Amino acid sequence: MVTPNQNRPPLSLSSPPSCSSSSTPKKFVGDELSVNKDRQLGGERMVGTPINGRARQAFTVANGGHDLGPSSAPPSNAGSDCGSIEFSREDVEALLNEKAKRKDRFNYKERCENMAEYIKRLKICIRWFQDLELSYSLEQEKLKNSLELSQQKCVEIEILLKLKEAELNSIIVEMRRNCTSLQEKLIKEESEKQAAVESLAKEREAKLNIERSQTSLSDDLGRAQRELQSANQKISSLNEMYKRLQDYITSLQQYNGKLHTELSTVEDELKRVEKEKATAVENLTMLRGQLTLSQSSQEEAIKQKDALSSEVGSLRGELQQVRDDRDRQLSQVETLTYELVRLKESTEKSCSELGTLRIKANELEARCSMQDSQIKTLQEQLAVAEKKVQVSDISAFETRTEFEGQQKLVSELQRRLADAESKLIEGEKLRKKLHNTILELKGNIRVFCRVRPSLPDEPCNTDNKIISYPTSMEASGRGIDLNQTGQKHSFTFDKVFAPDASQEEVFVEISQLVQSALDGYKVCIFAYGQTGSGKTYTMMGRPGQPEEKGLIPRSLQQIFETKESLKSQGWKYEMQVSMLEIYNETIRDLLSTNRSSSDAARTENGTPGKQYAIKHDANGNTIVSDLTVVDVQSVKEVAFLLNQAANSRSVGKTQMNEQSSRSHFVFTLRIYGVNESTDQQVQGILNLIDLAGSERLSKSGSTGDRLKETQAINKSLSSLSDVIFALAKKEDHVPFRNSKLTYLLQPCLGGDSKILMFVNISPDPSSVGESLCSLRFASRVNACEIGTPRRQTNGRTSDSRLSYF
Ligand SMILES: Nc1ncnc2c1ncn2[C@@H]1O[C@H](COP(=O)(O)OP(=O)(O)OP(=O)(O)O)[C@@H](O)[C@H]1O
Repeated sequence: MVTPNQNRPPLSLSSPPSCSSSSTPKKFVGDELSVNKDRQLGGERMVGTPINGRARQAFTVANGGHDLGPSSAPPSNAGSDCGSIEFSREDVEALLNEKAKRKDRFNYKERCENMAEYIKRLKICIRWFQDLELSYSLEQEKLKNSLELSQQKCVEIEILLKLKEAELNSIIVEMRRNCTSLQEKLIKEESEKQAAVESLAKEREAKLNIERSQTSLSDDLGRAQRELQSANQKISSLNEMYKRLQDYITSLQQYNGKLHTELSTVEDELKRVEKEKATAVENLTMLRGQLTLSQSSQEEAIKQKDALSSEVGSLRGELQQVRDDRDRQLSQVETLTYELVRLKESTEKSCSELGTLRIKANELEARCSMQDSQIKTLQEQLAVAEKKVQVSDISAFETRTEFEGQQKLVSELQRRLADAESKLIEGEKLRKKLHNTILELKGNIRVFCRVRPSLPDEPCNTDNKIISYPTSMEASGRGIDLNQTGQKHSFTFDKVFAPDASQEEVFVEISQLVQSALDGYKVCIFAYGQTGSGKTYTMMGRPGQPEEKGLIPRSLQQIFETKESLKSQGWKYEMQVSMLEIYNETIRDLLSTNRSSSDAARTENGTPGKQYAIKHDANGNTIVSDLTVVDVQSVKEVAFLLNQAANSRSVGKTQMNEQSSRSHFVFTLRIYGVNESTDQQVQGILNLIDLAGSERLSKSGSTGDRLKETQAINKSLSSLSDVIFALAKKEDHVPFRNSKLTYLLQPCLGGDSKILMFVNISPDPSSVGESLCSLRFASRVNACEIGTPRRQTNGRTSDSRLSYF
């Protein structure tokens, strides 16, 4: 980036021959640059008017000490330092005229020639400056464009990141919801599957039981069939036996008949024998007579009779035997008959058993067929259950694959989220870098203008509107026009807030600056303006109205929120708060518990109260002796302290000054951060300052103590502007010590801090003069470049209980 200073050609403006060579081209360049910038910003035209220290002082005194506008008085050293390049063309011409009129002892002709030569050179110089001015305006245009581009890019990146984050968050929420429903579905499916598997196992068990009972029934049936077969065999064998016995009985009956016929034959024979015996006896008798004769014959007959008796005995034995045989046969027949009867009975029993067995078999068959049908039903159920299991397996598989897909998607989304988060971090880094680059480009002093709305007790005359806002693309949101008795004064700032701008809208614009205090920068935010213009409203807000909270509570809320969110990145912060006010060049500790008594003593008997000495150490830190510094951990604690300070101020108000605006209020938050994972250390400071009202003496019409107050305020505000302009001009001596305020803020006003000034404006037509002064001052501040903000990354000093600024 090319800065105007780098483009500036070497200035070789020589003095006229008779002039001293003590003039410094450097000063001239600086003054001219200031003039050009003022002209660019639409402020007062100041071409050729030197803005050196002396002239400004003279002007300051004439305008109540703080208005640093152009002086109409000619330079007092014109006669003695006519060769100085601090003179404008008009000055030189006036001088020449004056000199020509006086006709003193000098050779005017020669001097006139020299002057003409000098004027020629000046004309060249003016042309060169015009060129330079053109190139500056072009360069500035370029810078503005690049700035706008960077800002746009920054905003676009932020919007994109926010959109992306929101989109990803919604996708993740959706995916998580899907995931949960899928997991629930999976659990349901798995429980259903479990139930199906259990019912399948039960059915399998039932099938096995049935099969087991079927087998046992089949065994029973086989056994019964075998028993039936054996019974049938027994029946057939019994039938055969019966037949055989029948045959045997028949044969025995035949034998008995035979024996009966034989017996009758034997009986007939016996009869015949008996007859023969009788015949023989007769014969015997005859024979006995024949006895003798016959004895022999008798003996013979006896012999015959014995033979016959023995024959009868054998026949009788034979008969007995036959009879025994017959009896035996008869008993055998009886036994066989009995057996036959028994067999018949057993056959009948077997038949009935067979019937029972057949019934049983039928029953068994029926049961078997029933069980078959049951088995078939069970098999069908089993097939259905198996199908179900298959379906649930498939659906479980599908669910699992879907779940895995979802998990992959979730991990992909998480990866993308992590990417987005890292991009976000990168974007955040880029944003910080761009923000710092923007600040570097703009210079580290930025000026915001805020116009408060008309108050109820103020006249609301729409015809007499003193403030308007340009609508051109370039000046929209940044320009403000002030109408003073028909004359329009145009100003441009980094941002202009119209009366309808809310506290939130204002805070959004400074939130990045507040954030950089946590990043280790020194940040200073001032509210400048006349009494009643809205400085306290801007800084503190309206008490008891949370939506109208001012920049101080909002900044602290953001700082503590960011502190919490940075914990995850390893950052730990310690913070200390101090609050003071500067009244009539005296410091008052607003957090001191015994402050009121000491201050009261001062006001009552006129003796000075506690003196707070300001010191700066070698590290560029400021120490205010005896000032109360409080370690804070939360917004609540700071809110409590702010309340305490407000009470102290109101006590002071009644005791010392009627209006709190007659003192400068300085809130300081010192931030010390350590990142244990990266060993980084940062030390930032946030100063939020509600300056005293900037009325001119003429307007305030003060006398006595009020006059003293106003003079003190003007002195410190004038010192503040002197310091800022001296820093902008990179002067060797910067008058920090000229007031308590500037001396206190020295480290934060130095080149390496970030400064933002709010210029608060009242829309009241009666305040137009004050508004114009404020706008002019702010416009000059806005044109300043006092350095590049630098991050404080050094370690902590040993005494952390001191007050740092
Ligand atoms: N932007 C705004 N919106 C609404 N009311 C406002 C706004 N700015 C200021 N006011 C009101 O204007 C009045 C004066 O404001 P404030 O006290 O903040 O001015 P000031 O410049 O701080 O004055 P002092 O220096 O006396 O404190 C208050 O009643 C305040 O509520």
